[in-house]
Amino acid sequence: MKKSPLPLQSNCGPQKQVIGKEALVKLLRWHFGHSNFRGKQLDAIEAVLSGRDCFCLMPTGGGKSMCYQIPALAKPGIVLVVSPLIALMENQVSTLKEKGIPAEFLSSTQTVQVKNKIYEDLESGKPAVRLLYVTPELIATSGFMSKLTKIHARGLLNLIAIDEAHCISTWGHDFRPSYRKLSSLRSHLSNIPVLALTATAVPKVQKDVIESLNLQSPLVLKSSFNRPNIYYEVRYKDLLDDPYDDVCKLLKSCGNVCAIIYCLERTMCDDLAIHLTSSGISCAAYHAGLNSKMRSSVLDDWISSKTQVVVATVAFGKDVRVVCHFNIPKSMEGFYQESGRAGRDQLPSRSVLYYGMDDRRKMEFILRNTKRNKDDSSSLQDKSSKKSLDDFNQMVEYCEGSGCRRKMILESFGEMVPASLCEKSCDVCKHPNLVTSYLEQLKTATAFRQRTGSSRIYMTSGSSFNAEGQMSEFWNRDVEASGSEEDISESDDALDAAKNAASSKTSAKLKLQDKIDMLQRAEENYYQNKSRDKQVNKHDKNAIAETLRQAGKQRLLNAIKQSQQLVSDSRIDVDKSAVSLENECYKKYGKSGKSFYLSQMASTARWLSTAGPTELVNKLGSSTPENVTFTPNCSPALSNPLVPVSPKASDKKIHDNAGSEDPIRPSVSPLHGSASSELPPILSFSQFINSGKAKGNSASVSKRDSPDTGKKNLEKRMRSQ
Ligand SMILES: Nc1ncnc2c1ncn2[C@@H]1O[C@H](COP(=O)(O)OP(=O)(O)OP(=O)(O)O)[C@@H](O)[C@H]1O
Ligand SMILES: [Mg+2]
Repeated sequence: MKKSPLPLQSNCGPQKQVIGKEALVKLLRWHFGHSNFRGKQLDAIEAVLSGRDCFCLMPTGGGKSMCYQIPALAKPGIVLVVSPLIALMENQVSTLKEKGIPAEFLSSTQTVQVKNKIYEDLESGKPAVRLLYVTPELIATSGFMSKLTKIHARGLLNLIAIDEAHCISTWGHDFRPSYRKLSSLRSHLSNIPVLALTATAVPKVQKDVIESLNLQSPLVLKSSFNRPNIYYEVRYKDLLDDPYDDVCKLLKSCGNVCAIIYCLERTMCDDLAIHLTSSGISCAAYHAGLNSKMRSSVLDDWISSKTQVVVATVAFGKDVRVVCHFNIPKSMEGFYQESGRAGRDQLPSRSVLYYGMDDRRKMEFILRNTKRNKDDSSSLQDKSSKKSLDDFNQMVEYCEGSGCRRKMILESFGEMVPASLCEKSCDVCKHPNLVTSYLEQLKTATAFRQRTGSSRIYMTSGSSFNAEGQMSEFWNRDVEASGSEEDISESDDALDAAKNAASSKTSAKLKLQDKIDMLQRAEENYYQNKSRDKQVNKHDKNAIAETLRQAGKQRLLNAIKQSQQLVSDSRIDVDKSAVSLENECYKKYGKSGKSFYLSQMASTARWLSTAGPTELVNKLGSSTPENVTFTPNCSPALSNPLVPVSPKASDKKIHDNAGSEDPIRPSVSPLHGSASSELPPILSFSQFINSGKAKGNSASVSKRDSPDTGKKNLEKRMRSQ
């Protein structure tokens, strides 16, 4: 039912008004169907309606949005909401529209026509819109600021709400430099109350936010951070036969519920999504490496419950029952925020964190090398790195400690509570003996690994860096989208961290060389261990199951369909192309093991999502003449003459074997000119480093660093597997 707003007062603007509690409750019931305000909601609403600035600290799912949505309905005019994520804005706006509340958002994802319509309404003198959601990046533009100033001059701006305000603070876990520029709002739009909202309870964040936004004697409201409806649990990857399989079982055991799985990196997201799909779970990956169309389609499918599970590196807005962290988060704040996506409707929900020693070491490595700000002095860098490590240690304690998980979370936010508060709603309180036994086993396993020196932490990494300070994913270095505007609103923390680590000016050149050497050694060890393991272990865990291949085909099919929509070219036979592309991946890397195969699949899917129409038709078009070649520009990696291409000799061997074994290989491939239309090449770490060096100094490519050497290394590896 479309409900009209219930304007209680006809005047608007910064005038102070007294709107009674009863009238506000009436608005809450009428528009949202909630019987009463929760926690500190009413205090916040009354404060801003009276013209006072307010800093509101409420847990995730506490109902912060209501603190600016009710004021938007209480008087005519506009409430401006600054929000960091396009997906969250879209989600909130569509929910409000469903309730008949006029709300809009402005972002790079909209068409010019849609944007113009919103601007027309804003300039009409009597705007219909009540809530306008924008990104901090838009506020920073002079064009938008002058529009806002006009609206303000007409007395139509009632309130500025800064959602997820911790993004302003360098102490907040989601720091976004553009949020800093919001201080200009105060100077340009005087007398408009500002409401800052966050679920981050670090005292430094609060101080930083209040100072940065120049809040004037704000009312500071704080609520308890306890989320009684969330059951907290840690699972130990090192004690599980197959963590992927365990996630599948967990999701299946929870029934057909919505879930988010957070991963550290995009490659991990893609790989896990393939595994889950192959196990029959409807699932999609969501990360900043996908183009905006693909992301909206994932979001749409999820909102309409076509997809049950989303595997993401970034925040994803929707109420869910289960939140898994497949890699340990870097801080308790981040973990609390993300796990808090579960049960925002107050119904029983679960948070499951998969803790692995490799992940721990990898994150420690990243944090030790993270650069906070390129202008910071080295002592600041050291402090920042120490702070990150301290924050991370809290997470490690959460996983390795034998105390109540809930108590640990709350105490990390300075809330002292008795363990009895948990009421057996964490694994430690519910199964204390079991958790103790797991922790003992974990200690034994860790000690064993330390003794035998087995570690593959660098190889499980999806990220690496080169001598120039460029950063990319391990296997897919050239297929990442460059910083488009949509990406501004999303960050891939781990990748950023590693990027920062790589570009740190403070780390001496020698130090960087040491790290690169260390990583190369780690890589060599990995391959040596791998071939040794293979000899010892007859049953090759790395073998690619048919179900995995089917899931891969399905994934490529979806990716081609999406791209085909853009191209709308009937010459592309979607089914044949998917089979053929998968076949090509399998032929190249099927014998090299799962990781290679999955990386190639991920790389191919990404190429599909970023390729232009001509490239797609050249590669996939079934009516394309045989002699049309796949231009090197199709895959940026191919266009780089310094990047070694896949070794032909070993390829041939694999191709021949795979070809004869593969019954589903189509007799006529839609991939024309296959000799020239190769898939994005997979680079080994050394090759990647070498190509970076070569790029920076093509004149002095050393013998050791030459692409030829990399090629030989890859061949050697292929043979050893
Ligand atoms: N007074 C209320 N009574 C009942 N439910 C409420 C009330 N206020 C808000 N809610 C519901 O609580 C849920 C969470 O609200 P909201 O999204 O505003 O939380 P939040 O504090 O902004 O969380 P986050 O930190 O995740 O953004 C929503 O489903 C909302 O409808
Ligand atoms: Mg919110």
